[in-house]
Amino acid sequence: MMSKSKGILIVISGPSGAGKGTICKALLEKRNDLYISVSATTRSPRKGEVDGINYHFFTKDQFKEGIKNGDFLEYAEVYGNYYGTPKAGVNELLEAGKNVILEIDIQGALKVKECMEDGVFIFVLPPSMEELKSRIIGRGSETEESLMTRFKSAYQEINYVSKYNYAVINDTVEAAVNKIEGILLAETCRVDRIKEHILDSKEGLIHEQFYD
Ligand SMILES: Nc1nc2c(ncn2[C@@H]2O[C@H](COP(=O)(O)OP(=O)(O)O)[C@@H](O)[C@H]2O)c(=O)[nH]1
Ligand SMILES: Nc1ncnc2c1ncn2[C@@H]1O[C@H](COP(=O)(O)OP(=O)(O)O)[C@@H](O)[C@H]1O
Repeated sequence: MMSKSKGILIVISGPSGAGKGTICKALLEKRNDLYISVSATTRSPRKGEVDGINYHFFTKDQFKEGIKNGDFLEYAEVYGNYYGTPKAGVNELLEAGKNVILEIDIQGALKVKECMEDGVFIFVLPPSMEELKSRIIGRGSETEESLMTRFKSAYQEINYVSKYNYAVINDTVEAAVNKIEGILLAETCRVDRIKEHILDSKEGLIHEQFYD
């Protein structure tokens, strides 16, 4: 009997404005075998954002209650607001063989790396710092002050790329999505991921090759 492989945990992070959100959205539109974990946050919704789709929008008290109850796989304070990955759902999806994406900041990714070693950690980089700045300005979501904070942090954050398994430069969205799909394809072929699966199904594989 073939055993089912566990799903792959894909952690996508990088500095603000690198294009994580845009890339994840395009990836999810292209593929129906990927699931994104919806984070909780205490920041206010931006124009067009929907509660439960983009984020679960929590008050500070609700978030603190969640921390106290151990509801988060990880959480971090980013630019004065809390962000966290709800535990519920992520493990169940992985156990059911589904691939789960976490789009989270660098502090959160490093925490997840401590407890989920077989995750795939992808760092999204802008093509240049100039381009990063103009993309954040172009998004129009930031005040001058928060733009500068995000931009300065980006210089520090880029040093953490060495803690990740893969770096994806977001030149065009399409190329970045293709690179991530390439990473996923390679990860699904990694022997340490599928060893048990191959061994358990050896009879089946031989049967398929020689008798079918
Ligand atoms: N640690 C952690 N970071 C998160 C989570 N959800 C979102 N973030 C990160 O929080 C940061 C701010 O997100 P957001 O307010 O949407 O702004 P933007 O990414 O700059 O557009 C980004 O780096 C997100 O990746 C989460 O559940 N946990
Ligand atoms: N490859 C790209 N080329 C041009 N603009 C991009 C690209 N990727 C993202 N953007 C734009 O850059 C801005 C920041 O992208 P976003 O996905 O919000 O970044 P993040 O989620 O990393 O903060 C958005 O306005 C988005 O439309």
